Amino acid sequence: MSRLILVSNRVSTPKARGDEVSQGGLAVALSAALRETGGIWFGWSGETIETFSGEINRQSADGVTIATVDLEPQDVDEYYNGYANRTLWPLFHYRIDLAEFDLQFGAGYERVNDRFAATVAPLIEPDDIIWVHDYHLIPLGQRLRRKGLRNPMGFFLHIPWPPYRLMTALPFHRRLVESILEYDVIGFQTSEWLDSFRHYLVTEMGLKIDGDILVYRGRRIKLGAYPIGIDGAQLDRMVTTHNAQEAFKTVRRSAPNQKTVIGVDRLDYSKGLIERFQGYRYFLEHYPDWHSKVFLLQIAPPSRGEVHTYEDIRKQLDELSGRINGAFAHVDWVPIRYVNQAYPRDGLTGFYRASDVALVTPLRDGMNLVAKEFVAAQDPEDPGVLILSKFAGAAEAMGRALLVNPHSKEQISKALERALTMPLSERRDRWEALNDVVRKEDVTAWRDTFLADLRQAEDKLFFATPPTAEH
Ligand SMILES: O=P(O)(O)OC[C@H]1O[C@H](O[C@H]2O[C@H](CO)[C@@H](O)[C@H](O)[C@H]2O)[C@H](O)[C@@H](O)[C@@H]1O
Ligand SMILES: O=c1ccn([C@@H]2O[C@H](COP(=O)(O)OP(=O)(O)O)[C@@H](O)[C@H]2O)c(=O)[nH]1
Repeated sequence: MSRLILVSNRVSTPKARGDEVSQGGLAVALSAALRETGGIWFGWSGETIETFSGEINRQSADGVTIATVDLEPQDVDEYYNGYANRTLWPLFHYRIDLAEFDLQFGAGYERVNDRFAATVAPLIEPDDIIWVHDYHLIPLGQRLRRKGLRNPMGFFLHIPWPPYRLMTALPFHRRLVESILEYDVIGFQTSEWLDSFRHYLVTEMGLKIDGDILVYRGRRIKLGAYPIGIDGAQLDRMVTTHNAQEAFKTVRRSAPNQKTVIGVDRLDYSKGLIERFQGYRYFLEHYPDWHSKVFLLQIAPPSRGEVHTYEDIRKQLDELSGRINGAFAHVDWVPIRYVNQAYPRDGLTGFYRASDVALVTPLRDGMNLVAKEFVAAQDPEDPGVLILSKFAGAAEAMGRALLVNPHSKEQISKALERALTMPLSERRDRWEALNDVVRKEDVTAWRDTFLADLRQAEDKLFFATPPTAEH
């Protein structure tokens, strides 16, 4: 089978390989795919260098090479902090009010994509298949094609694709979309994001799509929804670890007569933390009987701290959590435990299992793996209840959660009351349905379905003129 070449902004380091705590399910699944065929995972080292050299840091084991490059500080500012996280991230999460349109960011984004292409191209052999990940690297396929690479190339977007009219607010949007059309398979998390993409192609570019195949400039491109999931077996192992059990006991011992509502999110405005706290405050105001009987454990590790909108949200949350605690706390009860610290994944599973309710209320989210991890970590005999935003990609298949509009404090508050008083039989019934989805639509299914489609491109099935018998 042909080798796999993975390209993403962040890569999983060999140090972490086999180390379940530091590797997410995504990294484990992708590393496993790489080990099956041999291959390379290429990306940014996370380090900077004064002048870009293209020198590759390589670590190889089990037929897999992890190859990274250092970027210049200006690259990181313009590509990662700039175009990726100040332009595309807010726009693709429907926050045009936060999106910054700066030509320098666009230039830096294209420069880094050129640098990635120039560095990785010499490592690629003609029989390899290439899988590029996420919004940082949309034009990479096009840059590789310009270097003469004819390999099958797939692209998967981990975040939402915005509605057509929002997309057209991006200066030079067509240039970006035309670059994505150099891939043979283009994948999204949900049918909603896929529909938005198709709408753009049809309305803005006048293209015709036949089922899930777009014919563009003589090439057939497969468009699909591939919902990402978790590694259920890995999670089952983690929940039995010492760390998980300690984390479980810590939560339960710290408040023996209180119910626990948990939130776990990168500190990101897309996660709806302000609205969540406001919903929780509304709940405390309207259901005073719950005072002293429940607390919200919000884990929110800081993220992308060099981007000012992230600093702003952090300040707002510090203030809001302080105000809510100031207004409602007693000597022996604090309604919100707000923790700006990242926890290892095994410990998190213990927190999930110790919790009665999860509040997963992003304003927009490509998928949201925390929702799936919470479900998988529950005790089947006494499962907790998932409250889930209808605007998370995860909601498309997790309709048995309590679905809420995260902008509505009334809905969050009502859902909290319903979850906290839900009879065991209903909790079990809902959990079983959700757990079935989480176990079935797992990370292996996601990876294998995408790669099967990419390998079909390899077999030339996606080309407009298929090879004839004589070929
Ligand atoms: O690399 P960072 O800038 O620190 O950000 C972390 C990752 O955030 C985003 O995650 C997305 O992918 C998840 C898995 O598919 C999905 O569940 C979630 O909804 C998305 O927000 C980002 O897309 C990744 O590239 C980042 O590494
Ligand atoms: O303190 C933390 C908080 C989160 N996570 C992990 O980070 C991932 C977050 O993924 P999700 O899809 O929910 O959102 P993203 O941050 O990728 O937008 C999940 O696997 C969490 O278990 C973690 O390991 N430690």
